[in-house]
Amino acid sequence: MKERNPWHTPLTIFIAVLGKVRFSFLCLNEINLFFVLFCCPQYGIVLDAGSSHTAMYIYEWPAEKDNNTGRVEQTHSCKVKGPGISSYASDPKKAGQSLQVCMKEAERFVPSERHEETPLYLGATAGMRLLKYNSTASDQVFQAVSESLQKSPFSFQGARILSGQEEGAFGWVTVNYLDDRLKQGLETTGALDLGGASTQISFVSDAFDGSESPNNSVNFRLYGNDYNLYTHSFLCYGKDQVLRMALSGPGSISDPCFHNGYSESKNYMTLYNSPCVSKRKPVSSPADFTHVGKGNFYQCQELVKSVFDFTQCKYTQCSFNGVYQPTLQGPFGAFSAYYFVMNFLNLTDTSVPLQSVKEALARYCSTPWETQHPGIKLKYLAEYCFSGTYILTLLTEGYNFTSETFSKIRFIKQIKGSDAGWTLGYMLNLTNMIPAEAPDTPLLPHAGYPVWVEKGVTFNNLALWLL
Ligand SMILES: O=c1[nH]cnc2c1ncn2[C@@H]1O[C@H](COP(=O)(O)OP(=O)(O)O)[C@@H](O)[C@H]1O
Ligand SMILES: [Ca+2]
Repeated sequence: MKERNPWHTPLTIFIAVLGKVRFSFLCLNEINLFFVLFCCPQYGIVLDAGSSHTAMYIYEWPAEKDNNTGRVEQTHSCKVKGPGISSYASDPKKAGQSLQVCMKEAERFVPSERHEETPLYLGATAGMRLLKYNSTASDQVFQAVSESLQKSPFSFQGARILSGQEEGAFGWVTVNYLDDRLKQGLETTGALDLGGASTQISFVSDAFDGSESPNNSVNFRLYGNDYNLYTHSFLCYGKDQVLRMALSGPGSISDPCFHNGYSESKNYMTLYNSPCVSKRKPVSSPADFTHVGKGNFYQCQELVKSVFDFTQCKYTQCSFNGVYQPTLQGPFGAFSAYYFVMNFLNLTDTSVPLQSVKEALARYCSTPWETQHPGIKLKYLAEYCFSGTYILTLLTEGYNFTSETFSKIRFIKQIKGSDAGWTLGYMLNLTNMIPAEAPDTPLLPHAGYPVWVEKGVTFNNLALWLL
């Protein structure tokens, strides 16, 4: 009798078929995994419409939201030529046009098949907050930038002003997301952001539960951890507006914050053309004045101190201008103009004692203007003595950093290739990229949605604010 092929018994056929099916499932899973990890990344674009200029950031992440790792990365940035959008109040159309070069660049950096589904956001900060005092002008600027962005092939999600709280909180989220602190529930890093028209301080403090000053409290749950963040934004305390305040004070024509030998004719109208200083305008003043430098750090520090009000505080403790601030806690990341200025002055190394940092700045301020290098953008060059002095004064006198806590500040521009700033945190929130709960397993889609709580109200997505 012919021996039966053992492979042909019904049972073995069944096992063989099952094996094939399992094999193809395995293949499908692997193909899936391959696509998830290597194919077709997704993109998001955020325009940071700051008071001094606008910058565009392109972010990229794997097609499937990977809820277990900080995987959103900045892949490109573009600096818009010209001033911030709030400077176009008298010619709003130009605000829209100014964005076009960077938007064309974005079309090249995001693959065309992804254009349509790529969200595009514009967030404006303190420049537009100040322009909002004149609501018609601010509406016209928003109208013009929105029309311009609607013409792009991306999915434009709207242009709006961020509140100071959002600006501070999203900057904090960015820093801690990029440092991988959130998903691991590690001690968080505070965020210090210095702009041209406002400045933000945000940190978690055990001594703060929000009850003493609810306006400074933002609560959220991220990756299964609850955070109660202290945040405050000081409008008019960005470095460009503080310079105006310092210049409009008494004795400012002969200015200790500018190098000896510096002399420039300036216009009074331009100086007082901001709600931050308009009340300081003298009743009668000449059209122009000569701004003369005398390069003295210690006198400059006194002048800068005069823009802070330390006389009133209705809480247990305050930073300045009667604003509550809990005791500083943990490490801090200081970015934006903090970084530009301290980096230019070679003062980013905070292992150097604070006293030595001050002495180095005092030496810099006393160098004659003529010896300063030509070739660097003149506007910034003249202002570094002032800006450095303002930064040290704000940190020590304003926020109460001591020589000990100063060493816990890191001056940073980028973390792992992405710029520190509010834009990444803003996009992570609007795209639901950070889950409220810790994911059960890696690569499990939609493990949860962020729950942001502000002033005791829980809501499921700050994007709702846009509606
Ligand atoms: O290279 C630089 N050196 C010094 N300051 C810089 C440099 N680049 C940008 N800045 C400053 O950084 C600040 C950025 O502020 P931004 O335009 O974001 O205002 P906002 O955040 O108050 O709306 C401005 O004061 C600008 O002058
Ligand atoms: Ca800014």
